Amino acid sequence: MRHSAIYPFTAIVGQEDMKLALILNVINPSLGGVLIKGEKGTAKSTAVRALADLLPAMETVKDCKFHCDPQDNNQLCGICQESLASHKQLVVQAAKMRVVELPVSATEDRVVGTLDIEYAIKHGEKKFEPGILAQANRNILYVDEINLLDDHVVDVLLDAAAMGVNRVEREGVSYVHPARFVLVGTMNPEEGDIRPQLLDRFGLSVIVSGEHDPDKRVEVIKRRLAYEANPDKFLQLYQEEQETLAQQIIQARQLFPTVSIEDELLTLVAKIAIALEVDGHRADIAVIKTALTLAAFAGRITVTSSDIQEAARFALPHRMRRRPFEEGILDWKKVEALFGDQ
Ligand SMILES: Nc1ncnc2c1ncn2[C@@H]1O[C@H](COP(=O)(O)OP(=O)(O)OP(=O)(O)O)[C@@H](O)[C@H]1O
Repeated sequence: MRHSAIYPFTAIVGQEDMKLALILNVINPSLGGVLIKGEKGTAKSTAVRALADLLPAMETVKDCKFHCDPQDNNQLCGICQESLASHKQLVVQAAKMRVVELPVSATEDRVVGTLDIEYAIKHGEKKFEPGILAQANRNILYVDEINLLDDHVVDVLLDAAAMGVNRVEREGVSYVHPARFVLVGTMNPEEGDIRPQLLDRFGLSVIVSGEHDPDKRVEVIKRRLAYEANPDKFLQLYQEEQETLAQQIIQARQLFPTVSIEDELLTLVAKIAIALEVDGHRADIAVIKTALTLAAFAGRITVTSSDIQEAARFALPHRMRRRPFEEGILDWKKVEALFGDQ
């Protein structure tokens, strides 16, 4: 495993929900990402950046700007489609899934990329300069302070997240490329709210807060000081734990397609969604997908009712029907009563 000077994921003290939500999205990138909300200085950005070291290897089409998946002909960019049509096969290279950062100050052009209209008129062919969404395809797209993102950029993200493609249109010329990514957002709610449409796109949400246990706070200080004093030595201390977790993630990814769930548990999820008055059906689906992923991470091929309970904590709170400007509050008593009926 290659190490860069990034604080190791496994050295983060506590914050188990945040760590688990991130891991689940690596195991199953179709979960819909995670929104991490919490006060300043609670290891939110440290955890997301640290995820990079745990990300699995993948195959991409060689030299493709969008790292197209050679095994998925339906998701190829235009260039890879042409190349496949003329050569009958694509040249493959090994790559690693990455964390791509979208700075909150990024312009719309920087995010979607730019189309050179003059070039297109002069030469009759499109010239596209890829943006952040191109880098993000098949990777993790991380937006720190996502609640402060410009409205135009939010619109672009919503479109890409819904369609799985980035479409750039300038003066009648258009360019489309695949843009499927795991969206990870962090925010401090004290600095403003997030748009409801964007909130709804997140598969999972977690709330983090600072440690209240003095011993754990001391451990946070000690680890940070040790890391800053000698990053290489610190990384070495955690290397084995990092490798074990990375391996566990790979195994869970392999196991995931074989995990099944009984109809009884589907009914339980439907009842929870009705009892909690969630909006629409996205919530039910998100709970089930999360429960399937939790089972895979635990090395099981069947979902249990405790997977459902744990999944509900991640997938429901941000989907509760609420009045404008009101936080969704999950009424656990209603959920527990339904588990009691099981
Ligand atoms: N639970 C923790 N374990 C290890 N280090 C921690 C923990 N919580 C905070 N830290 C340390 O505190 C510092 C602040 O963390 P970080 O920058 O990730 O905060 P944040 O939640 O992203 O907040 P902000 O939005 O202010 O950046 C970092 O040096 C980080 O290593």
